[in-house]
Amino acid sequence: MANLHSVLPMKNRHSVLAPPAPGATGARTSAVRLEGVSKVYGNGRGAVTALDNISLTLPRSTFTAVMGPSGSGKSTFLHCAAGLDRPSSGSVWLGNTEISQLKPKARSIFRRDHIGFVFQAYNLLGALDVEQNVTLPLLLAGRRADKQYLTFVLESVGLGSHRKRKPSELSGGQQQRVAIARALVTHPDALFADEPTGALDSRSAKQVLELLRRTAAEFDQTIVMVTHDPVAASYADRVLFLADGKLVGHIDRPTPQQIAERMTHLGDW
Ligand SMILES: Nc1ncnc2c1ncn2[C@@H]1O[C@H](COP(=O)(O)OP(=O)(O)OP(=O)(O)O)[C@@H](O)[C@H]1O
Repeated sequence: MANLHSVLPMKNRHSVLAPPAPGATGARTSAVRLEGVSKVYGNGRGAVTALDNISLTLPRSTFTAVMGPSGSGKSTFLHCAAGLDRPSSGSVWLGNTEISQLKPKARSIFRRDHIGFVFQAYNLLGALDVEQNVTLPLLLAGRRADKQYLTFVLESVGLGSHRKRKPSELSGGQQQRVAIARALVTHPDALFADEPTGALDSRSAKQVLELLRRTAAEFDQTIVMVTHDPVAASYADRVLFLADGKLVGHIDRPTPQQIAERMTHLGDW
């Protein structure tokens, strides 16, 4: 991959390169922080505690996978951490911004400008070509695409020669790489992925996961991925385990076998 800093648009360079401000307490190194986050759906006797007092810090430029049995709170965690939903209590920080305090409109603008999403469904627009799909978030934010950076992103995801193709002319793995390029083009503070390889064959899944891993290190990108798949999770720097809405442990640099073993102890998955 080419040197990121040489092609990053000027306005983004300081966010990657600037040293911490004097007196800063880890603000530049923690991308995502949850403090005592709980989420309760419904009330009274029908209330469900989907997240139960979660506190954690995800450092910048790291790739974290979140696993847990069905119903353990993974999707709820992703939605709260990414500002798609508000916790019932506790706070969620992205860099220096407490996103859990923002009103829905401000939260939606913040998400647009600072957070990237990749889902199992690629959500590409069929009438637009690869380049137009990738630059759509910039267009919606009223920003212009930096040609050099766009080329860098497209080449990094292996689609430099497919810029004018429509999604229907691409494989599933290529379409997911367009979705990743679209998420990266705004150089978000964090990228959240929900089962990004769920619809892919194992070869395409491997390419996408290797891309995510490279992206964390070389794009200075913080990535959080929810998955059911121990092989997918093994690409992450750290795997977090949820059970009954609680954070019950983690493994650093895990093997798929270690992950599967831990999951087996946590219940049905
Ligand atoms: N909108 C909702 N209203 C009520 N309960 C909900 C709602 N969304 C989720 N839940 C409940 O919250 C708990 C956590 O759900 P969540 O979808 O976060 O789990 P998950 O780990 O992502 O599950 P899965 O692996 O099956 O997708 C579950 O008990 C679920 O039934």
